[in-house]
Amino acid sequence: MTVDKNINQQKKTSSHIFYSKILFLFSLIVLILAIFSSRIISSFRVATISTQMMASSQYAKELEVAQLAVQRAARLTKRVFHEKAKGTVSKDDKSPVTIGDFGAQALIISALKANFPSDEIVAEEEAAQLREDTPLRDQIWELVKSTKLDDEAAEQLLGGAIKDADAMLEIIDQGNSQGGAKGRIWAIDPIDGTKGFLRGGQYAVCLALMVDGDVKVGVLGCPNLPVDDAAPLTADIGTNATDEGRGVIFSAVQGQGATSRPLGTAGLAEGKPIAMKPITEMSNASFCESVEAGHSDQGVAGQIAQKLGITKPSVRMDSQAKYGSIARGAGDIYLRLPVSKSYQEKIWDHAAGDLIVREAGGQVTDVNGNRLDFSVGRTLAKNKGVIAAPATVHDQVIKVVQEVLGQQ
Ligand SMILES: Nc1ncnc2c1ncn2[C@@H]1O[C@H](COP(=O)(O)O)[C@@H](OP(=O)(O)O)[C@H]1O
Ligand SMILES: [Mg+2]
Ligand SMILES: [Mg+2]
Ligand SMILES: [Mg+2]
Repeated sequence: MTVDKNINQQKKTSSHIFYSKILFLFSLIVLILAIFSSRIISSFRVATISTQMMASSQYAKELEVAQLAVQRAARLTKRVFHEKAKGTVSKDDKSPVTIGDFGAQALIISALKANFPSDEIVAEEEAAQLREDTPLRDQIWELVKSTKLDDEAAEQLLGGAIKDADAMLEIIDQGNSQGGAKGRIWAIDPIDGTKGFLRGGQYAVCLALMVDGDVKVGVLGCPNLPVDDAAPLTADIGTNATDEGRGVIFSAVQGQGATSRPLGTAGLAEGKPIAMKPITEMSNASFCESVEAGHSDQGVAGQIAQKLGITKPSVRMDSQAKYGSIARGAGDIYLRLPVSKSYQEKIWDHAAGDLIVREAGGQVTDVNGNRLDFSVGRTLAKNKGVIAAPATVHDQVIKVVQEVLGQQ
């Protein structure tokens, strides 16, 4: 009896131990799972936060450097603009280039190389002519070495001064990338609208970053456009041409909208968001085109405008100031109709403006309605002409462009 009792007791104790072990193991598993899941959750949260941070600050440094580089280069071009002698020479294709173009290109490339040394650069100008013309080289060097931003920290961010005149020539030639569909490539037009610059009209200092052929950052410095975004669209800058009330920088980062701010603003002053004006009545719309009849077919543009029902005459304006002007709603439509079958538009003439207009609510395509393709080299070899308009009416404009071109 006592033996049976003992056996029962032992059985009870060992099953108790067995269940306690199971319970212990179970608690251990729950604990381990809890620790793991909290880790997973927290690491997920960290990942989410850092993606959000990255999204809000994506290309922030590129934008800051690009704006400051354009601001500094525009200081140089403004000095030349106000001089009678602009040190103009003719390039191989007979188009003009000035000491302002060369100097601005040197300053911009030097700022980019100081911050993004492994990025490639496609720039309009090259130094070959300056290597054979020492007085011209020295004239540019005088300008370059004496053009600085007032803000010492900003000047340091751009890498400070270039060493000497020979270093300046090397720097100008670093804009010789062939472009393409891979990697980070900057496009520079140190003075877009050189003919306008020489005539006392509009011009623009243009800089854009493309990543894998897609424009991510665009900055346009327009020293002769009114600061006021609400000023009427006019290319007339008056005969006394002072800088009073003039000078604007347009910027855009893909997915982050477009802004404008005064060109003279030191550092990173907050930009004001800009947007294209909605077109309610085509008869009230205004369109802009090149001053130079050799750059865009003004006859065909006139027919298109008439067919669209536009009643106002075009505003003829040099340079990518046209893109900036329609992006801030000063004008509505930009028409660039090919003059010759063989001419290929250059990527530096359009990259910044293309992004700024699209980020302001516009659409930019060629005359066939295809988006501009910046991934095929230094030119827009796959496109013909440019049609930029508010996204809501762009299809309607392209339809008319095709009708008019079809009748040619
Ligand atoms: N036949 C042509 N068709 C279209 N654009 C041309 C052209 N010949 C030159 N261009 C480009 O037109 C740009 C000026 O455009 P716009 O007429 O809108 O002001 C010039 O830029 P640069 O002034 O930088 O050389 C140049 O690259
Ligand atoms: Mg140009
Ligand atoms: Mg140019
Ligand atoms: Mg040129």
